[in-house]
Amino acid sequence: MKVLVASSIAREAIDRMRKEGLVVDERPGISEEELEEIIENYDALIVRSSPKVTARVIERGRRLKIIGRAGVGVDNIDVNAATQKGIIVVNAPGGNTVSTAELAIGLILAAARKIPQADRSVKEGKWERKKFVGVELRGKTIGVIGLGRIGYEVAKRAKAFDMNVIAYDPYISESKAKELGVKLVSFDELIENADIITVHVPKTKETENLIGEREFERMKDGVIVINCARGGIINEDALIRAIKSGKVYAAGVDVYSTEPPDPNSELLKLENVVTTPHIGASTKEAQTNVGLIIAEDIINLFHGYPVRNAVNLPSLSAEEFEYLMPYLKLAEKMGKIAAARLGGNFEKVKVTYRGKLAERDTSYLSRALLKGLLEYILGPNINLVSAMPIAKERGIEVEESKIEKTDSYESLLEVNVEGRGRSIYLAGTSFGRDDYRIIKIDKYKTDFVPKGHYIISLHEDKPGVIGRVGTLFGKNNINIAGMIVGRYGDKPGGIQLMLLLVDDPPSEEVLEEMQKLDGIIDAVYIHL
Ligand SMILES: NC(=O)C1=CN([C@@H]2O[C@H](COP(=O)(O)OP(=O)(O)OC[C@H]3O[C@@H](n4cnc5c(N)ncnc54)[C@H](O)[C@@H]3O)[C@@H](O)[C@H]2O)C=CC1
Ligand SMILES: O=C(O)C(=O)COP(=O)(O)O
Repeated sequence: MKVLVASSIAREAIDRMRKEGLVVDERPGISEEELEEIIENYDALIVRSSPKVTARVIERGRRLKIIGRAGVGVDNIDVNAATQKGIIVVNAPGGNTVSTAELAIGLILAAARKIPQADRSVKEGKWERKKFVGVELRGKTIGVIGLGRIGYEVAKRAKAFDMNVIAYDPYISESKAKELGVKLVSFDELIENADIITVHVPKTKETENLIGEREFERMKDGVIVINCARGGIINEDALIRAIKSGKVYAAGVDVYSTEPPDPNSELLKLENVVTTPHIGASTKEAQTNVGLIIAEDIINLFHGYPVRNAVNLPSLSAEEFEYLMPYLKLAEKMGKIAAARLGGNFEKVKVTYRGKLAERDTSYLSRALLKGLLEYILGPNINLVSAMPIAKERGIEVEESKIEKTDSYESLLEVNVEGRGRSIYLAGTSFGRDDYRIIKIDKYKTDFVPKGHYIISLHEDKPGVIGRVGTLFGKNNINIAGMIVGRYGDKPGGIQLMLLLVDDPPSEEVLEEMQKLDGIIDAVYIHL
């Protein structure tokens, strides 16, 4: 797997990937044009807030499987274009939270006490004590817009400064705010009542120009405004006007509509604007964190494991990831078995999650199942991102249900796949990370770990059939490592299911010979 690192990321992250056997090329500072030129050679791309990963880059990335954002905001990546192509986009939530919150607090203090301006003045040999009279934070109301990871940490620190904290975030629970003693208010209430306003929302269509002319007009006189989130969330022209009119006492700005900003921009010339060059995440700690988080997910994908922090897939907590991991493998393998047994004909997929599994986010498992099914007909380029849209495109009906009650297992995954008048039922469970088992195929009890070369066949329950199979494989020098024969009920006769675990895959000729043996009804080979 070849990884292109197109921004400067922590050395530890590069070393970690190389140690796992990944080929890592470092090209920090690469232009968008150069990126378009060379992306076709890579399976993975890592960026920070630049360069832009456009639809064109994605289109040209013929081998691209994953884009890693060593940070949080993914507004420089065309996530929709990536999803359409089945490319996973991962980021590093949490890795730079504290660093960015600390910078926001730093900018608040710098703006309130004019620290950078005072520094400049002293260094110029002046002693202007009257000029640098500021305002205290104690007792002031701070309005946090976006009480997510960074907003929460800013709120916590603001409390330590004896500030009254109000917040606006329509997607956060009342209890999360309460645990900090933060009052959730409406957007207008926040705008009208805060002495300091700080934004910590992602840049989306909804948040672009969230604070413009109208909002500045309604703010308290002498308000301090901080933007450590993204340029354009606070409209820059409106901010310049509000500063010039005296409405805004001071502003702290780390991010800009275009980066780097035009050196002639009026914003940079205003005395009471404290500026930094998008350094919210620029600490040793944050960079190590985000670099390693991204490296881990690239490595996960390399080893065929699901990723932790996909932006275009549901996110999972570490605990949930651990619990679901064996079921992900199980679901994918069940898909493979079903597709092989049905000869690639499937139109309807029914999944039932029973027991503890029913309480989990199972959307990953349904995707894994579809991945296994679709791979049989479309080859290995299906992944957890593309599986669902491709299934929809092909008119495959997917039905999911959850039943919390189970009889004998903590969790049970049941799958029913139908196509061209045939169907197959599979049930499986897990007893640990690598101990996942298929316990039933159709009406037959099985209990096996689906790993290795398997031949799954149906045969007549009569003497000699199994012996003939053994002779055939022996004659062809294929060692049978394990065998499960499932009888339905306890009476002899009828049709039996046979699972053969072999050390080497059988050739087509051997498989055909097996299919023709007296008593054998059908036989398919599957590498699981
Ligand atoms: N200056 C810098 O170097 C850095 C900037 N950032 C920026 O900060 C943003 C926030 O980062 P995190 O706190 O880690 O993300 P997060 O996802 O934990 O928090 C974002 C919060 O915004 C809320 N939100 C979304 N839309 C909203 C709306 N229309 N109105 C109000 N609230 C809304 C969400 O509910 C969520 O609670 C990132 O998206 C990124 O753009 C992040 C890290 C470093
Ligand atoms: O993580 C984020 O969203 C950031 O804005 C940090 O950007 P950077 O990785 O420092 O270019």
